[in-house]
Amino acid sequence: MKTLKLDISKAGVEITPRMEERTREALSLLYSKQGAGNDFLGWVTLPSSIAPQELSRIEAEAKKLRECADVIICIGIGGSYLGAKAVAEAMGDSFAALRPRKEPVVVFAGQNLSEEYTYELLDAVKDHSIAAIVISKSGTTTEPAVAFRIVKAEIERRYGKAGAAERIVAITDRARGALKTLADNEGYATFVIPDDVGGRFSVLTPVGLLPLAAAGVDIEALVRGAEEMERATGEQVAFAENPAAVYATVRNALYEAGKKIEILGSYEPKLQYINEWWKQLYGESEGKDGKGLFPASVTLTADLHSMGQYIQEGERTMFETIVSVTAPKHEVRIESDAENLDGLNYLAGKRLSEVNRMAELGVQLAHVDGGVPNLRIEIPEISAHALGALLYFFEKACGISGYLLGVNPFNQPGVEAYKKNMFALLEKPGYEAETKAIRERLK
Ligand SMILES: O=P(O)(O)OC[C@H]1O[C@](O)(CO)[C@@H](O)[C@@H]1O
Repeated sequence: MKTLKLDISKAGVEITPRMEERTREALSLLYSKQGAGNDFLGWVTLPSSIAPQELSRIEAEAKKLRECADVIICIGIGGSYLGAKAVAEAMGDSFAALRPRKEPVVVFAGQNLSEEYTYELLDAVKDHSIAAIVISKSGTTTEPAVAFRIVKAEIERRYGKAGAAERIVAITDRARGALKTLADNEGYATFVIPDDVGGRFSVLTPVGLLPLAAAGVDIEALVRGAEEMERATGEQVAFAENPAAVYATVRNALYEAGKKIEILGSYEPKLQYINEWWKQLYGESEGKDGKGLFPASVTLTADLHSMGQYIQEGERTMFETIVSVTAPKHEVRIESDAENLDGLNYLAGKRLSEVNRMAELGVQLAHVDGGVPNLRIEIPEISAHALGALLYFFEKACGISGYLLGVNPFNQPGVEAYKKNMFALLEKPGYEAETKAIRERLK
């Protein structure tokens, strides 16, 4: 079975030779490195270029962390968090909290500035041994830096400076940034985020791979899946056979036809954080110069009972992309009931996945009838291999799509605006004039 299939039969888009040609040009730019943001294209060949020694080193470091800690606190935000969180959630047990814990757990921090969250984290790990992975490409992002200062202090209190150096791993730039300086000074093990891989494209670097290995995910299978997709979306692959090229073409055609929102959805709640990872990938890559599809998401069928009404009958400015999983790993059947008071005996004997599938098909047709074009991405199962392919598929399509849109998909200048205001409000040294100006505005 193919690792991933794309179905555009309900998208209502006729792909013309001209569209195909433009997409081929956009795809070529990713390989020729002649397009905007060309110093951030390392991710294109990342899966096939990961050295086996690098994977072994990541696995060895993960093993060390797993041996010394019950809880591994993974600190990062945006692209330094979402990839690992997405795969860990997808591969984890939804009800792990109810089961006796046999394995170390990975928890996340530094993705917010919430005092409640941080207090609860510190309180929850009080009676557990802990270790930390701190991730920041720039090494200067406020949220993870603050969280790391707090977690580092806690680790040092418990294990001393030398013990902390055994329990903290930093993943950052090879040479620049406060985190690099700090890690060198403290003697932490470090992994490098390559210069030519931006945060949101970094899931297949140590940024995603170390936390996932620490969480017990088979990272070799993840990388193999991505590598397969790298081949399946290569420059030489025929357009119709390249799902990333087709997806990028269709979503851009829909955008040009007036659709402004793309909703990514899935009928598997375990994939919810894949949506969040995808939102950053596409939002930061395409939302600029006054352009870009707004990436939104739903988890189904839950959100049919909240957003379903709007999707069916609200503004006709959206289309949907559904990530569909062919086969669940486990079986649950609906039983027959002698009294049938709930009237559900017509479902007796069926697997829940059959009901879920009928919901999916029914919703697809209803939404298409309601003016919401539908794309379907089918993966065979929720496995490390299939997720690796899915992640790379979305990355490749994003690079192509950004070039089709005419933006630089590899920068994010807009993210700086809030930081300037926050630093001014917090009276960061060097921001004195901004502090004065913002205070005036808040009077
Ligand atoms: O890894 P860093 O440098 O801490 O950045 C985290 C995230 O912040 C951003 O730079 C946006 O501020 C994202 O692009 C990035 O993924």
